[in-house]
Amino acid sequence: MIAEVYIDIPANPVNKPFDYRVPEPYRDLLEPGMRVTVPFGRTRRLGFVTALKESSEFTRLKSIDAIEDHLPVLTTELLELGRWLADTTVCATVAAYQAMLPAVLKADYKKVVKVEDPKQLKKQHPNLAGLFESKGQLLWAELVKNDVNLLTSINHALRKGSLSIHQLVRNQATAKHVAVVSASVSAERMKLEYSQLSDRAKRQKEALYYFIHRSDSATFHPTMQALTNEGLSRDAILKLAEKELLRIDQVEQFRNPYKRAIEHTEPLKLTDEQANALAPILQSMDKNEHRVFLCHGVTGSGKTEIYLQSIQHVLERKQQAIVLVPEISLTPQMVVRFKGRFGDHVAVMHSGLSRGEKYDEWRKIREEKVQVVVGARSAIFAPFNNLGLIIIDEEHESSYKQEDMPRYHARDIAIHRAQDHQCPVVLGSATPSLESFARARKQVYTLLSLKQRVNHRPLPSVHIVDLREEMRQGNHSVFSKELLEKIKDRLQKKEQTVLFLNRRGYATFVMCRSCGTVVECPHCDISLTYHRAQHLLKCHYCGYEQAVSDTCPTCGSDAMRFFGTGTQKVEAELSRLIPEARVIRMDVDTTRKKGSHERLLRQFGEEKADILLGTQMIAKGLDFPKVTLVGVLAADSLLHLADFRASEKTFQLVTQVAGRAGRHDLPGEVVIQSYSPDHYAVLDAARHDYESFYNQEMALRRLGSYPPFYYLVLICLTHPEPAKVAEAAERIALILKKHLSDSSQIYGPVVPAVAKIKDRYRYQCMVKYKREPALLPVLHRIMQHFQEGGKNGLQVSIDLNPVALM
Ligand SMILES: Nc1ncnc2c1ncn2[C@@H]1O[C@H](COP(=O)(O)OP(=O)(O)OP(=O)(O)O)[C@@H](O)[C@H]1O
Ligand SMILES: [Zn+2]
Ligand SMILES: [Zn+2]
Repeated sequence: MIAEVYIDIPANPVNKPFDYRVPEPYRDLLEPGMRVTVPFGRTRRLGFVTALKESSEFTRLKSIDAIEDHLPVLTTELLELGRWLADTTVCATVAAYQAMLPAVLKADYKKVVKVEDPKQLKKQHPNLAGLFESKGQLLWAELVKNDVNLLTSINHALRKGSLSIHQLVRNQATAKHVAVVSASVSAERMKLEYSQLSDRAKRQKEALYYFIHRSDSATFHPTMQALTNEGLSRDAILKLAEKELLRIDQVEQFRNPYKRAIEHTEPLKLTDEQANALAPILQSMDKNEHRVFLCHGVTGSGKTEIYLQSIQHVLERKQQAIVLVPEISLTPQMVVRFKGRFGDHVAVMHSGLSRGEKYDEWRKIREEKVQVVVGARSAIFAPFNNLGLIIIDEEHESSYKQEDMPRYHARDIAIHRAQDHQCPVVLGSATPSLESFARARKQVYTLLSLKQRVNHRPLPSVHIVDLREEMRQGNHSVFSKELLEKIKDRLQKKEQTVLFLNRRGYATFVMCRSCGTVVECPHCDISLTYHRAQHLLKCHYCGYEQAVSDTCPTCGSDAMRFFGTGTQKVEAELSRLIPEARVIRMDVDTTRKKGSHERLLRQFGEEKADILLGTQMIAKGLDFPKVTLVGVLAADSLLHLADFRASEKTFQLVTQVAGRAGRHDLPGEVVIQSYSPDHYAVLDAARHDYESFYNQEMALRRLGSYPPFYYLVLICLTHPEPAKVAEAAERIALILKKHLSDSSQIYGPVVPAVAKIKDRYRYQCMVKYKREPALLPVLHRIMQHFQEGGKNGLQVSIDLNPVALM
């Protein structure tokens, strides 16, 4: 028997399966979708078995070393999905497979250097030999850690054969086990043994007695931990196990990241709008029919309840459901809503879990111990076998697009899988992406509209404040007079305020007031950001940091000053203006520690603070009854990004933030501060008018030939030498022009807004097209021919339907 194996090197030259012989004892065990270790070149690597066959066109095949799984980690469906993904996003098949699995299932490679000929090594490289001492091998990382200059000696020794290099494959997946104790003989037998035990074996008698006097002794199997907690002796239990009166089993245990008890909730009685939206979803399930629904519902219209009740139907049909939620709104509040309704049927997957926890959640899905997964982007690959529904909440969110290989969009994967399973997809949003809404208009998707908040609570009233006017009146604070007054008013009424500051494009930078010099990263073409906590300037692209200095590197004056506003600065200003206000700040700095996100939100929910001040991460999903005021400090900070989606993002963000106010009994109010108060994205968000925004924005997209009228491909090249990257970009543009049809437009090569990142120069080419059958084949060829890899090679990335053009 022969296995086709994809080796886990995501580089293109090996983007094909290799044939391996399957040794006799493995023949009954091996299935496609399992991972194996195989000899590859002079190393051993992990690989995925994608097919089994009787013969190979190649002779002299190597054999598989070991099977790594007892159950395929990739189902037949996922194996096919991976091939499709690799084809349509132009990446290596194995990179697609890796993206589908939790990180622990990827091999952790460690290189070791082995001494092959100690005598020769000692003679030629005594310093090296000294490092090895009596050890036969050292980790590569440890060896070069001592002294990078050793590399030349190591290379020489490798060539002479006195040293050799090996890869260590270590399977990282570890399940957590607990010891469970149970009786292995009848109660009568235990009683007999008890009477025969000498009185000196007091502890053993105690333990035995404990088991004898339980009416359920046949099914009673407490953990060892629980027994010792009761005061029983561990040694005594071990002795009884030796005597085969008790038995101890190691039982696999799932880590439980949500230890808090969650209150069970019952389905709510739906509003008419909700019922009208739910019915066609259920119908489509019952007909086993694939359809895509776009559920466009204003904030607070009760979309989540529709999701919950459609999932309930999935469970009744003994099927499974995937719910995608953007990473930042995967808050404990959100998790509780799903666990509260479906309890242990739910697995949760997000980046806040440890590797072990993620692996456990994944196994619950694979072993069909749960029927629902709620998770961020990659949960779309949940290995369910009988999907009944896929839900994507906040479908407009750009985080559904993965920015590394494979550059997939979760929405595309959802639709592909739902076609396979003949089940519906529900896309939900208060501010759908233009792409999805356009498809709904064309009836490719079915539109479900919820125009009212639940119980006809009004949408909050919105005031726009012109920040230019404030400036003219001499107010240089980040708070307009109006916003400040309203915050004070809420403080008096004991109501709560949410303040939103968009960090991006609004970060703090340092500029010389006398010559205008901005301190930039020496490796990237971008200004450094001031971090107050550590009093350092940092690069947000490469992590470079340097001390803050008062003197200008260009003109030598001491007029270096901070510009812009960060959350810390706003917090400081708040405490100056309203010292009595209790403020909780939520940003990357205050939420870095595990659990801090949850803790801060809980404190705010328990009204331990008056004001919640935060970045993007507070824009979504929050639902607190006492919040009656929302302030957006600078609505247009996104508007001036060099990106065709800038207006759309602004509209979405402002609408979402405003939607946090007045969701319960108290009416809500929103203050939007802006330097461009007349911009349609700001105005339409203030008026809660999605369709007006949609129409305006679509007109502009049509004029600029942007999506959804055209599709885009962005090809980005980087190289340490500007001339090399320019030349390669030129050649790629020529290839595109030669092979693509006249209806496609090719732009570039151009230098993008950020011209250099991590000392690598960047060039871009862009293609706009409507229908282009030649596209994928050409892109695959470009990838194969130009990708050199390595630190000094050319790197090419191809992004179909990019979400950002930076
Ligand atoms: N049928 C119903 N009867 C009573 N209350 C409901 C009903 N449906 C939803 N709610 C409540 O209304 C509030 C808003 O609902 P939900 O959070 O689902 O809205 P949403 O559309 O998802 O909002 P957003 O897009 O702003 O997150 C919640 O507190 C929810 O419990
Ligand atoms: Zn200067
Ligand atoms: Zn940098």
